[in-house]
Amino acid sequence: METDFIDKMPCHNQQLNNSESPEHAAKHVRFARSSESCQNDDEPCENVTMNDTQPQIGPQLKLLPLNDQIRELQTIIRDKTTSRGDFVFCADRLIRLVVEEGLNQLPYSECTVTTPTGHKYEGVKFEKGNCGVSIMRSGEAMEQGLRDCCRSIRIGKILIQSDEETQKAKVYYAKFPPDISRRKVLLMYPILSTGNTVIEAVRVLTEHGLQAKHIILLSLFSTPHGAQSIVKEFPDITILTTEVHAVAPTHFGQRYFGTD
Ligand SMILES: O=P(O)(O)OC[C@H]1O[C@H](OP(=O)(O)OP(=O)(O)O)[C@H](O)[C@@H]1O
Repeated sequence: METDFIDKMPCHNQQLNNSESPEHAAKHVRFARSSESCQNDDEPCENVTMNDTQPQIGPQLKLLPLNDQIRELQTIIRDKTTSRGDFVFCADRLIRLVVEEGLNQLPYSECTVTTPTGHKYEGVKFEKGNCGVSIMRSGEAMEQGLRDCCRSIRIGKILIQSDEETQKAKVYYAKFPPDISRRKVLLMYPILSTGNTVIEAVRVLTEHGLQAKHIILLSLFSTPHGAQSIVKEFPDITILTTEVHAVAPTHFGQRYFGTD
C-alpha cells in the first residue's frame, strides 16, 4: 500500500524501527546499550533513540534511519583508539550520508526526458536556488561532501568561537552569497553540544533576511539539549542528524583537522 511505503521512507519522522523483525530490532537495542555512556548492562543507557526524542524535540528533528552501517561509522568516530586516517575516512562517509539526505529535503520539480530508445520518462530535477553555509571550523569538514553532490553550489562561511568558560558564542566573520535571503540553505556543523554555535549562526543568517524555515541544519551528532535549544529559538528550522545522545563527540574538529 502506498501509505505503508511512505511510512518506511527515511527522515520523515516516522518510527522507522517499527517495521523491523524482532531480531533486527533487538540488534539495535544491543548496539544502543553498548554506547559511550553505558558502563554495564544493568545501568540505564543514556542513548536516546529517535522514538524517545521525537515527542520532546518535535518534528523539526529528523534522524537518519538507524542501520548497522551508520552505527559502525558512529562507533569508529567515537572510539578513542581510532587512527586519524580512519577517523577522517569514516567521518567523510557519515557526512556524505547526511548530505545526501539533506538534498532530499530540498525541492524538486517534475520533468520529462527522452531516453536513448526514444521513450519519454517522467522524472524529477533538482530546483535551483540553494546554497551551503559552513560554520568554521568543523563545518568546513562537510563542504567536500556537499560539493561531491552539487559540483558548483555556492558555499558561505561563518566563523563563531565560544568562550570556554561562559560558552557564549561570538561571531567573528560571515560571508554569504548576496542573494542568500532568497535561497534555501544547508547549514553545516557536525556537533551540536549546547547548540549555542548554531543558534548564533542562524541568528546571523536571519539578520541577512533568511527565514529559519529555509534552513536545513546538517549535523552528525547532537545532544538532546543542543537540538532542543535550537528548536526553541528557531521553531521553523529543520535539523538533520544521525544520533541524539547525551554525550556528543566534541573531539570531532580536533581529530578531523589533526590538532589534537
Ligand atoms: O553546540 P556548541 O556547544 O556550540 O558546540 C559545538 C561544537 O563547538 C565546539 O567545538 P570547537 O569550539 O572546537 O569548534 P570547531 O570544532 O568548529 O573547531 C564544541 O567542542 C562542539 O564540538
